Amino acid sequence: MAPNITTTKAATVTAKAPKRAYVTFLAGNGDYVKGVVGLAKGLRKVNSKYPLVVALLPDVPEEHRKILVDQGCIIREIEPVYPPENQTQFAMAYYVINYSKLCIWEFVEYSKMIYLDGDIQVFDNIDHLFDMEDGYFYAVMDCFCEKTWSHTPQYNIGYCQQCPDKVQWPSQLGPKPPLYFNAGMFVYEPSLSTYEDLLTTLKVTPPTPFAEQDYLNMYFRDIYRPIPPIYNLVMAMLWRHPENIELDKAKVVHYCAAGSKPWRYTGKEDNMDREDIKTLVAKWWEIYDDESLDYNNVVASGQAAEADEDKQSGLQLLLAALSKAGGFVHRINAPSAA
Ligand SMILES: O=c1ccn([C@@H]2O[C@H](COP(=O)(O)OP(=O)(O)O)[C@@H](O)[C@H]2O)c(=O)[nH]1
Ligand SMILES: OC[C@H]1O[C@H](O[C@@H]2[C@@H](O)[C@H](O)[C@@H](O)[C@H](O)[C@@H]2O)[C@H](O)[C@@H](O)[C@H]1O
Ligand SMILES: [Mn+2]
Repeated sequence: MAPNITTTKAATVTAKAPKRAYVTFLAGNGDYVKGVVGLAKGLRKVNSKYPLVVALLPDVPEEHRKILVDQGCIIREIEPVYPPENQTQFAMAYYVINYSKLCIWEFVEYSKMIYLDGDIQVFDNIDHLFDMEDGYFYAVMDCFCEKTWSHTPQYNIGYCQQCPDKVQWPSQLGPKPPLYFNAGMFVYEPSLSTYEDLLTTLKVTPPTPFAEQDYLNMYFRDIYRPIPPIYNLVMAMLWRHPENIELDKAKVVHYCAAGSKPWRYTGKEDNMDREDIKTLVAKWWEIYDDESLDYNNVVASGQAAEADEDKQSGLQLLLAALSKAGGFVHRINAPSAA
């Protein structure tokens, strides 16, 4: 008896390229949506290959969601995440909503993402950061010199990781604080197990003044790898540690200092009347106001170019066909009568 051989069509499994995207966070019905629109247009201007996902809370109004979709953003509604009840004074009262940022670890349809605050602008292409070695958490080191840090020992003794030799860390305060990153920009790998563990661990972690930024620093402390400040120019560095930065090389600018949000800029707060700040704010508005960067215009011009290309290739085909038939080519080529 012939063996019962069944042949199955070999399934051609094409390994899917790992999906990558930028992601930002939007809450409330206020003006941060302008920041996200600016970010979407800035990423388009630097020809980033990857889309911008917007993780937004339920309180973001339909009108703002439409604006973002019209700018080519992928919107993903997330549920708010709150820290355990506590009397903590956050450095800024609204920081409590920033714990919801933790939901971006749930976006496992992407293998790697770059998180950018809505008050960030990207002025040079940073797609290459996606190619950094997997398994680490990449972000730029923060600065402890602003008044927002006045609750900390490092601020009170004048210690900052940006200039660790200026004021020695006193041994009586215990070990020097580990390197600490600004959570306005980071490169990470979404993971359901990490997402669940982040939320479980949060339940037993008392909140602290810098909310989810402190929490992320504690959680990823062992795999945190600092990247150069050109990838997240924390505004205060301009006047706190100018020796550590080269403004004209900054690829990413973070408008985090009080009074520096471009869409609310008045120039009245401390340090806001600086020429470099005025220039950075103007650069942000240049992109925000540039209609050629609007998604619909970019698509339309792309379609027009494609149509033009089709027309050109159609014309070439026609000319080739006619040249075979002979006789008409010169008339086609002859300049049309004025
Ligand atoms: O009312 C708000 C406050 C904050 N955010 C988002 O949360 C991020 C972190 O807040 P923020 O940038 O104001 O903190 P900072 O970097 O200035 O400390 C913002 O960039 C936004 O993406 C928001 O969407 N709406
Ligand atoms: O919720 C806490 C926030 O903490 C951070 O902002 C701070 C921090 O950078 C301080 O070092 C500065 O002094 C301050 O101005 C700035 O606002 C992040 O930028 C933001 O995304 C978010 O995590
Ligand atoms: Mn920010």
